[in-house]
Amino acid sequence: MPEQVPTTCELESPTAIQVVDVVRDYPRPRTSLVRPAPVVHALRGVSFEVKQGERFGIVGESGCGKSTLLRIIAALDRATSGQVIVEGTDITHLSERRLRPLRENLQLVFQDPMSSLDPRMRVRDIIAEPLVVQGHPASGQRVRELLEAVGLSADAGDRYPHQFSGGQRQRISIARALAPRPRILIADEPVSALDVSVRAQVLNLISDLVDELDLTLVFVSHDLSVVKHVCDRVTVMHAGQIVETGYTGDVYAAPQHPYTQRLVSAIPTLQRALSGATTADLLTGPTTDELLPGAITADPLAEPPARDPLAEQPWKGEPR
Ligand SMILES: Nc1ncnc2c1ncn2[C@@H]1O[C@H](COP(=O)(O)OP(=O)(O)OP(=O)(O)O)[C@@H](O)[C@H]1O
Repeated sequence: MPEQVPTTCELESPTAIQVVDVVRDYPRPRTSLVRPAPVVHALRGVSFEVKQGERFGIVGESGCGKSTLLRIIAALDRATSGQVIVEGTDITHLSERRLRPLRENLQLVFQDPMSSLDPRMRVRDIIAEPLVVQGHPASGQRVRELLEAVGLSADAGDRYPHQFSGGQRQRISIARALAPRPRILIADEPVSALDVSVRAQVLNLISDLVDELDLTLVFVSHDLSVVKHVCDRVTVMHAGQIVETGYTGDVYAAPQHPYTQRLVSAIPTLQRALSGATTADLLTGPTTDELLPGAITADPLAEPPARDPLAEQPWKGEPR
């Protein structure tokens, strides 16, 4: 295992997010009068800590529980059992009224900017919305600052979301998330729905803003090569459980769990396919799933399924 020197963040920073043995079961509709209603075990006892100022990645295939976990951390959903502590406050059982002031400190960027931006609102009102909701003044100056921070011109504020490209719409989502000056930014597959040509730009923007604004970042992706570009540490999820957590470089170079080994072993194949590709090329090129459909299967030890040409669509994720 490569040697890893502890970062300043690890040695000195207080904990930003602590997730303790979180379970989330979703009941399914009853299918029989005699048998109990079936249950989806979306999270099966997940625990980890994120330090303040850290960039923490959560990686795993579709359906492993990443979005459920993020929703519980952001208090948009409740755990069946377990505890979530954000900046020292146990949010697990807080009422909506007591959660409201805490929500400013933790903002989310979602996968699909088109479905997360109200098409009837002008961009300046979209960006100001979190401030207005929290009862803060939303000055034109603040909106212009935010547009500039995400690389958009001031007149973008007068337009509507449909007048922008996918990458620009994700910049608007990021500006909106930053409006209340959060300390924690949660990004749920923020580049998966974007054209391959703009993924690296949006990732670099997130990375630069996290540095400049001294944010804690929780970054979710199904693609380990994307997480490697952005995060200091990564946790790997499979079927509602964490199978491995470590420094991203270590997990990438020497994965311990068979499932992580499968994730990583898919990446050199991708690099071979893109022969001579740079990191930037990898980020702007097809994802692992696009190149190797079915390579990351639900069972970490199972063989990849046979190729089905009809099912081989580029992975774009489902808007929620
Ligand atoms: N509201 C719900 N009701 C019932 N089952 C749900 C609900 N939300 C999620 N699930 C189930 O929980 C499991 C985990 O889903 P989740 O969306 O958290 O996974 P994910 O890793 O984020 O996947 P994706 O990347 O596709 O969003 C899946 O089996 C999903 O079908």
